[in-house]
Amino acid sequence: MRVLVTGKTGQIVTALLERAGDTNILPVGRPELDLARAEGAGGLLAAMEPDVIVSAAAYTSVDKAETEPELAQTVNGEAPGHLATVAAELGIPIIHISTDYVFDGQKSVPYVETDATRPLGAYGRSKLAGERAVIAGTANHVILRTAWVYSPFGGNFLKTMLRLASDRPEVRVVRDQLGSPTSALDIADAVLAVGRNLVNMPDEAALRGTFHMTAGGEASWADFACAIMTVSGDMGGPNASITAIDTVDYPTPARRPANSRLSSAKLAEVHGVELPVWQDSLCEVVSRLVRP
Ligand SMILES: NC(=O)C1=CN([C@@H]2O[C@H](COP(=O)(O)OP(=O)(O)OC[C@H]3O[C@@H](n4cnc5c(N)ncnc54)[C@H](OP(=O)(O)O)[C@@H]3O)[C@@H](O)[C@H]2O)C=CC1
Ligand SMILES: Cc1cn([C@H]2C[C@H](O)[C@@H](COP(=O)(O)OP(=O)(O)O[C@H]3O[C@@H](C)C(=O)[C@@H](O)[C@H]3O)O2)c(=O)[nH]c1=O
Repeated sequence: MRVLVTGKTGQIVTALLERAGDTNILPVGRPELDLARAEGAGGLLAAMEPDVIVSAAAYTSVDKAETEPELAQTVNGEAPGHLATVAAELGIPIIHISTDYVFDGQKSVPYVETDATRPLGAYGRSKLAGERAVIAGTANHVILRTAWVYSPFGGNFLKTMLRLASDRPEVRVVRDQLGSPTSALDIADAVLAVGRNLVNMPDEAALRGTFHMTAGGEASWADFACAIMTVSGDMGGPNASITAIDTVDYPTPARRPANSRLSSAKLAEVHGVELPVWQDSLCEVVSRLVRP
């Protein structure tokens, strides 16, 4: 299977390269493919002869998007539509990665795929526009909404916590936003499994559509930070004290959902894909960072 993935340096593309096995991962990103100028990318993508496209690259700076909403909208809202159109022309499926930030977080239980969306910020709005563009571009799509991605690669909350803990005794972290920290390595395994299903069952309509895809279990950002410190401390790495605070005491340019929990039951039922409980994947990532 030849999997064309957008982006070259992102967490998910790097994890896909690591977990590929006998799958051929074909990363394409800047400078050859700039998603701010994705119209006309059809020839480049077609020449790579993919069996499936994974749309993973995105403008992921949640706070910065508040001051660059047009760029976020072009990259996250419009480019996925161009990719979907190319996939349709090539007669292949597209897997598009989206986010929990399409929801407003007001629900008191985990979100399911049919729940109404209402993004709180520019990043979430741009990602929702991208979902809609993919749906408009081809019926042969899977949208995978994930959340709170961490890995040994790129930038993420886990790496920020280890960095902060290495030069201060205390880190203050919000306790009133809930979600499921999800390892990019587990996401890579799941994306490859979904890709195989789509390629092997081209006429199976039930495999297409929108699915939630997060780790099992739930946590607040403060819980996640505490777990990172415990695992890191046990390995001789940084181990700051975590002080749980309220979101009002940690002002940020973008508002974030209080409830980011997603139910991944549909993915398990339809694709037979289930990600591990988040605590089970944490050790591997922390160990790679504190004992490189
Ligand atoms: N990180 C998270 O917590 C979550 C992420 N997601 C979604 O998952 C997907 C992957 O995220 P993740 O791996 O964390 O992303 P990263 O932030 O690690 O990497 C983003 C990637 O997108 C590329 N990119 C950004 N702008 C452009 C552009 N204009 N043209 C081409 N490439 C570009 C970057 O390339 P370059 O190196 O050139 O900058 C980089 O490879 C995204 O769609 C994101 O919205 C969903 C939920 C949670
Ligand atoms: C660094 C830091 C953050 N926080 C808070 C701020 C915020 O509410 C929460 C998470 O912070 P971050 O800014 O690291 O995470 P953020 O960029 O909001 O992460 C999001 O990224 C995008 C791409 C997604 O799609 C989401 O699923 C989600 O993972 O933790 C603290 O309370 N203390 C701290 O020291």
